[in-house]
Amino acid sequence: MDPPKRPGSSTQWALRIPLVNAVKRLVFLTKRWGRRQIFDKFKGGKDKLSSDRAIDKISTAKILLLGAADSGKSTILKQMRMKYNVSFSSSEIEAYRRLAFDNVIQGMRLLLASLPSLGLNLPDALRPAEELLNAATDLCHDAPFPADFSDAITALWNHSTVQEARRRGREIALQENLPYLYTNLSRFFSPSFIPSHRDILHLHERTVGTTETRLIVNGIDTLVVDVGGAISERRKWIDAFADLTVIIYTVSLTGYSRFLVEDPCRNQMQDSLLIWDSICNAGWFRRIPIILCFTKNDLFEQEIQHYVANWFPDFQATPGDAAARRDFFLFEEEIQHSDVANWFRGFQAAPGDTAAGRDYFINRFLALVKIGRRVLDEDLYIRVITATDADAETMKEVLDLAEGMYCRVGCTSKQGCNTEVINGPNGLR
Ligand SMILES: Nc1nc2c(ncn2[C@@H]2O[C@H](COP(=O)(O)OP(=O)(O)OP(=O)(O)O)[C@@H](O)[C@H]2O)c(=O)[nH]1
Ligand SMILES: [Mg+2]
Repeated sequence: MDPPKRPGSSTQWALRIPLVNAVKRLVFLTKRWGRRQIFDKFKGGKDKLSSDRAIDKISTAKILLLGAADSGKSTILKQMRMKYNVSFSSSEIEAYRRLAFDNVIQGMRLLLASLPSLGLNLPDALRPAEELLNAATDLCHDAPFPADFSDAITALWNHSTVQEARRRGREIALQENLPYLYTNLSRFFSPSFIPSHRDILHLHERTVGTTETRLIVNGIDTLVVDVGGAISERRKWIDAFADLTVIIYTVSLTGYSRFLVEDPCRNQMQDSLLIWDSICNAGWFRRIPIILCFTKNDLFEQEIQHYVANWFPDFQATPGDAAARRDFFLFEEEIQHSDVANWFRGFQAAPGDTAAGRDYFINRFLALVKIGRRVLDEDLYIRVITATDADAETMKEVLDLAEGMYCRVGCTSKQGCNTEVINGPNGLR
């Protein structure tokens, strides 16, 4: 029996298939071109908020801080409070002082607890210091840091075994603020210690649930919502999705070599890419501008130097000595891959090339954006920042950008900014 006849002649079909393929290719190229445009604008410093951006007159705004755990959401919230002169109340400062003690103790406890799994042994001479630490309790209200802990922690921190564990901190999801805390230890243990803004930016407490902070910026009532990034917290995010004006999505640049606290098999950067995939293309956020904010640039740059020395003990240059690093690698012919490439196979650049590393991750995130479906390119902004540096221009830019998204209309002077906190950071006890 003859096969059923298709409508149209066979010549028409022969033409139609290449035509469909050509259209598909065109769509693919257009999307790739769209992503390239966003990247090029960012690299050329041209992705500023356009002055003719049409914004309806609004009286309220809502900024949502989204991202995986430890990616710097709460740190950006603290920066916002500082920018808009929301002073920290005395009870908040006291809570941060006690949090500093907690961070100092918990960090060292984690280091000591991880020694056996890292194949390291603490010398017997340091056992009393370890016992003292294990017996530590929370700091009481207004009580100074107990003086005997200072010597114990200093002795532990300076010991080569503990330093080795610190260098391998990514294997044990070690908090990244320890070098800052322990270099400032003598100041923390002074009886008159009051945490400075810089200290507050470096302190860490996991956000549980959602915190809401209200800012009145140029007459616009602005709600800043900060969510917890841990896996168990993410199911609560949906409550914060209504009526958004801007999303700031944070990604920790150091996450490429680190694992999640809750899941030692899941890479932080991969986890962040997964969340981003669902956020950036979600119908909910179709018309919501997003600032894709890569944090911890300072640590990213330092880390690559440390890794070189970790893996190659004969590399003897001061951290940051890029020329020495380059020369070293020129002679290490067997090294075909860079630090980033150890974790992300698609990365191909010279070892220790931080600029290439940053661009690589930016492009990985951009590759997930479905151009045309989600955004016009003016709805997506990319920034690389050190969130703990209040003076950095890039940090200021992120805050200005977020403000500019909704504050353009009727915004004449910045002096009208006024602020009030509804629910402070949940870290305050
Ligand atoms: N050096 C440095 N530290 C940073 C930077 N951004 C954040 N941190 C530190 O990283 C730690 C975690 O930052 P948070 O802002 O608490 O992270 P988060 O995203 O709110 O984390 P969760 O509340 O658990 O979701 C804190 O100790 C911060 O000081 C950065 O750009 N540079
Ligand atoms: Mg937080």
